[in-house]
Amino acid sequence: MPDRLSVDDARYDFGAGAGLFGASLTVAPGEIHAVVGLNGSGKTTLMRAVVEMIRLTSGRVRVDGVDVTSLRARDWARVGHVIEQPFAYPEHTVRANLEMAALLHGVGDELTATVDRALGELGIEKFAGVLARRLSLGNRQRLGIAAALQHRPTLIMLDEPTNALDPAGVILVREALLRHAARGAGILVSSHHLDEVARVAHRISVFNRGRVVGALDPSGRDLERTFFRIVHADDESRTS
Ligand SMILES: Nc1ncnc2c1ncn2[C@@H]1O[C@H](COP(=O)(O)OP(=O)(O)OP(=O)(O)O)[C@@H](O)[C@H]1O
Repeated sequence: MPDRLSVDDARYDFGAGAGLFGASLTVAPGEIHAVVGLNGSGKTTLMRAVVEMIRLTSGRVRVDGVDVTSLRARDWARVGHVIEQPFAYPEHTVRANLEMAALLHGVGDELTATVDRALGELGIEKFAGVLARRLSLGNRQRLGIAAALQHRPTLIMLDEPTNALDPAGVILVREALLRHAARGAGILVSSHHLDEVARVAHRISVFNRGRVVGALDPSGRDLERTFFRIVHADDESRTS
């Protein structure tokens, strides 16, 4: 079976040293692969490139073995993502937002059951009838994640999914990721919370200056120290 995601030597130059400079990584079926890195290291840019929000200057991105430049509209239903801000129509209710997202992702049958399941998975049942613009930051994040997961995509990409979440939300997201990985989805997740990603990730890659420069062992000790050692070694190798 091909990797759910494979990125080979991705390059995109924003100028002033920002962008992607030879980023490569894979996400296997059933794998949770976390990417950690300093602010501005390029984690979000990598995810934006995967969904073609930016078109790479060079390099290759494949989803389930298919080059993203040749994915058809319906193939994108295999992907679920929250990149940067979770998207929601502010003047629609939580339920209506989930219904629209489900329809856009090709959920035809069992729309109500799908949305009910998503509301439960992220613990936002009681907000089903609330306008999205009235949600707290954390509940908006829960809505975005619910919308990204509900159609059971084979590739899931979540950019700092637990940033605004309370401890209960962090646990719900952790359990959801484990459940979706167990059914065979590949999951790419970025985070700044080393201890949190170590609880769920099978692999942790360290991103620096637009590419993967090392790995952390999720069961290892003192992740923070190892993280900084890898980042500083990469910085030094590029300035020397
Ligand atoms: N549209 C843009 N134009 C110019 N530079 C950009 C643009 N988008 C991102 N950048 C720059 O690219 C670099 C990587 O940004 P990116 O958002 O991918 O980092 P990140 O690792 O996700 O950071 P954070 O942890 O803060 O979310 C940053 O220096 C950022 O300022």
